Amino acid sequence: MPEAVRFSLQNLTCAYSGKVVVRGVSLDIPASGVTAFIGPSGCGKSTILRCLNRMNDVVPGFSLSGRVLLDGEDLYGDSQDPVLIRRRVGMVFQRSNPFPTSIFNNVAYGLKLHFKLTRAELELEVEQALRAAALWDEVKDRLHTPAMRLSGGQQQRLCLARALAVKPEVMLFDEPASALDPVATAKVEELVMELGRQMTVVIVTHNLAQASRVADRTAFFLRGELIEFNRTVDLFTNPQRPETEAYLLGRVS
Ligand SMILES: Nc1ncnc2c1ncn2[C@@H]1O[C@H](COP(=O)(O)OP(=O)(O)OP(=O)(O)O)[C@@H](O)[C@H]1O
Repeated sequence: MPEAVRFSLQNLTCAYSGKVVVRGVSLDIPASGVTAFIGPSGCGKSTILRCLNRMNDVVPGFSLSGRVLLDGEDLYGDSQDPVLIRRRVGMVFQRSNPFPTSIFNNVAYGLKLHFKLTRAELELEVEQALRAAALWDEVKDRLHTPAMRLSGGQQQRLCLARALAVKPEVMLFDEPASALDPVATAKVEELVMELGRQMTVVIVTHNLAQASRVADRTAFFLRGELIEFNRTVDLFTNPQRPETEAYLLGRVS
């Protein structure tokens, strides 16, 4: 049976102030598992990722052509509400960006925005989200202290808890561990893999070893074009395109 498709990118082309940085990318991202985007700096990985939840809408000068379908629906159709899309498609960024408020309020924020919950329900949802982000045990006794006092790795997991609290169907990660030490990185990688068993996960990473550890499938981009998309093990061990092989061998940077 063919795999269910979560996102279908159809001839996606993106530009900033008229300068094209993503060219005619067509790609089906499966509903299950982790998909990694790899490629040299500036090849357009983050731009494509941000098209998956309309995060580029707020970037001045950004324009797009082609289509991005989520479960068959055009994400850029007139009837789509970008706020609702960002609830369905959560995102964690390279730099953790907690709100300057308590740990509890960071996670409760989206819940209050999207759902009408009693205080008890809110507390339960916050706890569940913090557990899902493997942070609960470390913060349960100081939920009402400032999020900014957490370590970098804890802040990143808090941002994940904040995103997971509103029950997204998809999680996007943009270089989530690039500012973290190896122990914090390993925790984030474990979470990415765990989430990939429950929902669609897409991760942008510079780190080839990380892609090979966490991703079921990997897409390799070069100068805004999709060069190869395959099961990670196949892409890494038996690349079909000379450009992919050259990149894996460190001949393209
Ligand atoms: N807000 C922006 N305004 C103008 N140009 C941008 C903007 N964001 C990205 N770009 C340009 O678009 C191109 C693709 O950038 P993008 O960040 O998508 O690539 P990337 O592969 O994710 O790179 P990196 O790995 O360095 O983050 C680059 O040339 C970049 O300079």
